[in-house]
Amino acid sequence: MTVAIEVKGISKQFVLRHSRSIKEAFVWVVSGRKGDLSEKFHALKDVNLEVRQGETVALLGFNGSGKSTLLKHISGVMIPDTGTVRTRGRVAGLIEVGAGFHHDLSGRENVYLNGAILGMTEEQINDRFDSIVEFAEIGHFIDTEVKFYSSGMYLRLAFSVAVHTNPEVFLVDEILAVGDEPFQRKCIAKIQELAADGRTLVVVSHDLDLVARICDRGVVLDHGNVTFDGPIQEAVAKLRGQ
Ligand SMILES: Nc1ncnc2c1ncn2[C@@H]1O[C@H](COP(=O)(O)OP(=O)(O)OP(=O)(O)O)[C@@H](O)[C@H]1O
Repeated sequence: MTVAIEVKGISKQFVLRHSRSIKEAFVWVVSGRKGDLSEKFHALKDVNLEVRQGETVALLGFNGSGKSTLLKHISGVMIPDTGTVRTRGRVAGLIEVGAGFHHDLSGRENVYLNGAILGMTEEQINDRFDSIVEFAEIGHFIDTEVKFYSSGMYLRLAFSVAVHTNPEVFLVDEILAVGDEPFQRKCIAKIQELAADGRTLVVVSHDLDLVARICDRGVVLDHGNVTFDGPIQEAVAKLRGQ
């Protein structure tokens, strides 16, 4: 089967932000700037992941284990220090609510802006506009500037635009949590519809019952390492310490 996502040996380091005293900085400078004043840590360490077209994968792990960082690498918003990430087909998703939205523009204008960022032509957006607004249930707020939207309204519009791009690879971070229950149900149904249609899905969530319903495969991360990759029930059991 065709490979949709190929992550090969990626590592990512971030700087641990410690404030340093002027004295420490001075000593560091006069001692010839030896060593690194800023401490670094690995958010991802030599991560390998191959996802075939049509697979539904959950990235699981405790807080800070590297799930969102890995998802951002798959979406292309982050570049690894080493290693490569390759994806096949249109990638869309919801990684941060409101990313790609401009606060001073109306919902309508943002549909066009965000749609264009996600690779839709103006004609495609024109054709799908009514359906986007209908799915989002934004109603007459569509002409309001999005800075006046609640976080749930942001999510509705962002989710609706993303699913209407007809993505081959759909990425969803925890954010579904900000929607109200009826909208969450609608999003989950839509995600399941995409999966049934053979789209590739990668979901980050702490809601283990939810991911067990949506996904077939679970990848568990711990301190930036993949510690388990297999059937979702086994991944969930591992996380629950069973
Ligand atoms: N831009 C950044 N700069 C510095 N550190 C970062 C950055 N992004 C993430 N980190 C750090 O990398 C580690 C992994 O973060 P990440 O958001 O991927 O974890 P996560 O598994 O998604 O956690 P959570 O379940 O809490 O959402 C954390 O320690 C986090 O503080």
